[in-house]
Amino acid sequence: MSELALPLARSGFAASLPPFAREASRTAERPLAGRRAGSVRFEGVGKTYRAASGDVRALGGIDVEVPEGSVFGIIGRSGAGKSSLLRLVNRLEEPTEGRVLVDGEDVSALGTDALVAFRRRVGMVFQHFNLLSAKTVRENVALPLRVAGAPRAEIDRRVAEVLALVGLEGKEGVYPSRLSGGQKQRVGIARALVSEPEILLCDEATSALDPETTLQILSLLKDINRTLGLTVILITHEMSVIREICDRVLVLDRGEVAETGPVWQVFGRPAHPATKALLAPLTRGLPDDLAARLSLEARGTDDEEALVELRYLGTSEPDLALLAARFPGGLRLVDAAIERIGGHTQGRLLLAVRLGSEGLKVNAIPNTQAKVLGYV
Ligand SMILES: Nc1ncnc2c1ncn2[C@@H]1O[C@H](COP(=O)(O)OP(=O)(O)OP(=O)(O)O)[C@@H](O)[C@H]1O
Repeated sequence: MSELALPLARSGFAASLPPFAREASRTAERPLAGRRAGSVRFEGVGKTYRAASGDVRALGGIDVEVPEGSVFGIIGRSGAGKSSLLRLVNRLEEPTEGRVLVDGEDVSALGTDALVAFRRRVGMVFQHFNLLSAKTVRENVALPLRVAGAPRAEIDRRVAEVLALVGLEGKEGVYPSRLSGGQKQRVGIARALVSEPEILLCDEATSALDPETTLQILSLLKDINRTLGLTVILITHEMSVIREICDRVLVLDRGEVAETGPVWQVFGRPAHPATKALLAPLTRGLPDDLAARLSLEARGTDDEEALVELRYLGTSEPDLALLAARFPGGLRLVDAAIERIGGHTQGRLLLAVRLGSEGLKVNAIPNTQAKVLGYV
């Protein structure tokens, strides 16, 4: 059964008003903006799948907090346990150890009706959109509210609101087969938002999209986080996705926490080999031509320059006037990769510095880690 079909089946769709309909009508009256975000806490969480071929330990010893209102990225290699962890949040999977708390409430303790109401507080967006092909955009998006027995006028109003939010006005009567991948994902996001969730789970939401559409969907998710204030938890293989929109990141390695923290910190000073490996594609090495000419010892020739690497981590931007004053013999900017992540500067400069008679004073540059890589 698909995940989308699950609440349908539980509710007895065509049957009389389900017990959680009152809750749905109540939440329907809340304005779209300014609602509360949810927090998630994993306490000693483990997950072992029992399969005929043997047990698979997917997660172990997970102690992690997702702050409310944050965009929280989960990254790791294939099989690291990302999907398993995400699916514990809305109880598509049950932990075999520990507890998952959403707003302080143990998710495993919820009874059937409470679980249905709870799932409405946690929206989910899927890699392959999971849209119903025989239903129009409007019908796909309206489905969670229809299942919940919300009044017709309420459904129409809310569907119009979320379709406007995701930029799909005018597409209400279109069937999914006539939509691009990016538009399909917008429908998926609108459907996840229509119940006004506190938390939005995104399972590889951009993996099936081209790079340009990926950026548009990431920017939409960030806007939604800012405008509606809801917590977004996303899983991805791509560090660039994390860098683009996340505040915090959890790196999973073989079912365990490799490291976690603000993105600028984890990216700026990765501590775990798994993080370093994942970051490798984004890391700029020494340009090949320079590496070929680099000598580790100074030769003492007049035109010799030292190749100096300056690393900036969460501190102020490179002060070019200060650098010029610090290296009065002359300096050239050879390569630069400076970016801002979450309001913090990080990256590195490569300078070719003319060796003066006083020698190099690379350690006297504030807010940087400086290193002489060699001489050219
Ligand atoms: N239903 C299941 N039954 C048995 N084993 C499972 C099940 N679901 C996942 N696993 C196993 O648990 C481990 C973690 O899987 P999971 O899908 O959570 O990892 P992932 O990091 O999301 O991987 P990917 O990036 O490839 O999607 C893997 O070894 C996987 O084979």
